[in-house]
Amino acid sequence: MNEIARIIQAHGKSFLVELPAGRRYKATTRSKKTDFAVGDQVEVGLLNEEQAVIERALPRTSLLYRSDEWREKLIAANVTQIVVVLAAVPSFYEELLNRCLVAAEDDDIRVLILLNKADLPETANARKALEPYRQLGYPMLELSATENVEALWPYLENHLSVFVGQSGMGKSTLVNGLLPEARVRTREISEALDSGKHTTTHATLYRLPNGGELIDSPGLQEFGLRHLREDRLISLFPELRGYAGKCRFQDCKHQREPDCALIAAEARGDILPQRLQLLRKLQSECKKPTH
Ligand SMILES: Nc1nc2c(ncn2[C@@H]2O[C@H](COP(=O)(O)OP(=O)(O)OP(=O)(O)O)[C@@H](O)[C@H]2O)c(=O)[nH]1
Ligand SMILES: [Zn+2]
Repeated sequence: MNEIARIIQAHGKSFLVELPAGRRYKATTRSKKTDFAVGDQVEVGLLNEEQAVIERALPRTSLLYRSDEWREKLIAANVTQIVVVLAAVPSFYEELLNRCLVAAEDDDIRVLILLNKADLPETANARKALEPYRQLGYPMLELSATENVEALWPYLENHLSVFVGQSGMGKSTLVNGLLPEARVRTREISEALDSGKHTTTHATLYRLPNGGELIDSPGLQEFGLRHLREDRLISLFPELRGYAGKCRFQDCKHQREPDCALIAAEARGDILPQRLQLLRKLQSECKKPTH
C-alpha cells in the first residue's frame, strides 16, 4: 500500500522521507527521474522497515530553484517563507539578497530578512545598507544566533520556511540555537545515507515544535534566475511595477532610451539604482516569452 511522505533530505538520487507519524525511510526513485526536492510531498511504496520507493510527487504550492546556463538545481518545494540570512561579517552580496527577493515574488512566497551576528560592531553599517529594503516593505529581524534566537520563533510559526544565504552567515548556528537535538540526529542520518562521509552540504527539513517546518539549505553563492520569464520581470519588483508601460517605447529595455520612466525615476532618487541594475541584468539572462 502506498503512503504519503515528506522528503526531508535529498542526496542526489537518494532521499530521506518521513511519514506523518515520524517514521523515516531511505528512498530511491523508480525511474531516472530525480527532480524531487526537500519539502516535496510524495507518494511512496514501502519496501521494508527501512526502504521506500518514490512513485510520484504531489502537486507543489511553490518550487524554489536556481538555474544558470548549464543546469537547474532545486532548492526546496512547498516553501511559504524564505528567510534570507545575512551578516555584516563576512560581508554579504546585496545582489544575492535582491535575487532572493525576486525569486520569492515570483513564487508568491513571504520573505524575512534576518540580519544575524547583531553582536558585531560592523552590524550598524549593514543595518544602514538594509534600510531601503525595510522601506520596500520586507520584514526584517536582527539577532545574534550565538546569543539568543528566541525572537525568530514567532516568524516561523505555521510556515514552511527555508534558510537561504551565503556560506558563513550563520545558518547552521541558527538551526543549532533553535533545535539543538534535531541537528545532531540529522547529521547522523545524513552520514548513514552518505555511507559515512562527513558532510553538511544537503538541505534538511526540520519539524518545529510550534507547528512550523524549517529547511536549512547549503550556502549559496549564486542564485541564477534564468528560468524567469522576461516579460514578467518588472512585476517581480514591487516598487518598479507601477512604471511598467510608462516609457516612451513599448519595448523599452530601460538602458538609455529617451523618456524611459525608470531612468527618470532613478534620476529623481525614487528607486534604488541596484534594483534597476538587477532588472536590466535579468532581462538579458532570462527566458524570452514564447508567443
Ligand atoms: N559573532 C557571531 N558569530 C556568529 C553568529 N552566528 C554565527 N556565527 C559564526 O559565524 C561562522 C559561520 O557560521 P555557520 O553557522 O557555520 O554559517 P553557515 O551559514 O551555516 O555556513 P555554511 O554552512 O557554510 O552555509 C561560525 O564561526 C559561527 O560561530 C553570531 O550571531 N555572532
Ligand atoms: Zn524604460
